[in-house]
Amino acid sequence: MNEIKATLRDSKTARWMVLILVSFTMMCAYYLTDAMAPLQERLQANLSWSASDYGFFTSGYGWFNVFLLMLVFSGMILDKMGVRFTGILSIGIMLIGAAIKYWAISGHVQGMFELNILGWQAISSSAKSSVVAGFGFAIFGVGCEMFGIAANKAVVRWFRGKEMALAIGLNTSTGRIGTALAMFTPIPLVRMTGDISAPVLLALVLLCIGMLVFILFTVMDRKLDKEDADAGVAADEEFKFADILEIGKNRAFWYITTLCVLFYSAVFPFIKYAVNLMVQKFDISDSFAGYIPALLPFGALLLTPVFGNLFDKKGKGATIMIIGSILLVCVHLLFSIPSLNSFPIAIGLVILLGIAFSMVPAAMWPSIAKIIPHSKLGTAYAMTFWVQNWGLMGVPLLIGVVLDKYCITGTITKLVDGKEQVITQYNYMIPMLIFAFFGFLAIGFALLLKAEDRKKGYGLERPNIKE
Ligand SMILES: N[C@@H](Cc1c[nH]cn1)C(=O)NCC(=O)O
Repeated sequence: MNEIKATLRDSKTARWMVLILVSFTMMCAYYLTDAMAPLQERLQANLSWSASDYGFFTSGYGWFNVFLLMLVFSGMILDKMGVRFTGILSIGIMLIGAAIKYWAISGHVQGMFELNILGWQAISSSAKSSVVAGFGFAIFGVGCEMFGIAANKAVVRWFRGKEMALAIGLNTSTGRIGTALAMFTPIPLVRMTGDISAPVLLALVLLCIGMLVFILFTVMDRKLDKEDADAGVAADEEFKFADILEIGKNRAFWYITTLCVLFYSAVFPFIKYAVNLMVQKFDISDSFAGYIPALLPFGALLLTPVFGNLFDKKGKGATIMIIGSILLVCVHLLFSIPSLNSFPIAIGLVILLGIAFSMVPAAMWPSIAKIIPHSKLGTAYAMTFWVQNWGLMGVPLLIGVVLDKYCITGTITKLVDGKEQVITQYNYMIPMLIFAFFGFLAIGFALLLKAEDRKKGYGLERPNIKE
């Protein structure tokens, strides 16, 4: 009988060390993603952005991923070059994008931008700084998504057959710490420095530290490669175009991917407007407003590993996704009711949304690893992220335009950071109904996934841990 040699992967300490290193960088990336979300009102007042400009800038995250198919290329690079190369490359790209974004909002870009084609105004007049910041965010988005798929693949590589869903859940949770920090640190930072771009600068410094931490991971991962080679473990197959076709033929994959774009379209774009919603609908003071949406990623950060662990030990992956989607619809419908505008309701709904935001990701990402072979996982995650990016790009823009067109209720003048500013007021009912509609469709796809799993026997309802 062949003796199976233990590798670094079999050491609990090494596995969890790897998770800490990868997750720290993830946290820095997520902080950068949302660091400008609490500044919506200030961006509108200080840089003359409209809600549409803010939506346009926010949608920038997905431009290159979607239209230049950068996510598909990222998946190919990942499956061809491996997690170490792809991880470092992605952090470099994030740094370049974030530096452009910082430059755009730190007063270097002034004036308005219009794109006229043969006398037809193709882009309505927008603040130039929002266009340049959007361009930087588009580059950042390429790196951030590339890092996301590389991190997922790295975690699966180290935790396959062990605590896989728990580890993916913890990795996502650490990302949520970044999102939570991004909800409540930017406003105090702007107040302290008097500079609206200070949070982006801090995020840039954090990401440089993230780069150093990731380099430590590459040292451990290289060692594992060597051990695997010595132990005769076959290296992953290289990327082939046929992989895309093969993954594309898997109906369960499309159900998960469609569920993903619908669910995340009702969460991440919500986060971008949540601080403003708290100020304007729930009348929460600007300095405190960020703490409420921060409960969402904070709750998710605690509960994602709980649901990941539940999935590992008890299964029920598809059922967890159905319940999470139902919860999402209930929350957004309740948010849409104008008379429900008290402080405890805001807190309660955000906590419930945090629970939904733990359930679906905790079951969704490991489920992809259960239906797609490991060698094609990078490409599969990239394809899912690509579809998801249509939502991350389109929905914030849609919400910004809807706010400007249908939801303005007036303006008020108030003191912001010691200056009198004219602040546009919005009624958030229609945006919340739009989010609820996405959630409603997500329930349908979660149900289809459960039926497909029953038919094909992928084991989504069965535990992941092999005893
Ligand atoms: N594709 C990412 C999107 C994202 C948001 N913030 C940073 N990246 C994603 O879905 N990641 C997994 C997750 O559940 O956050």
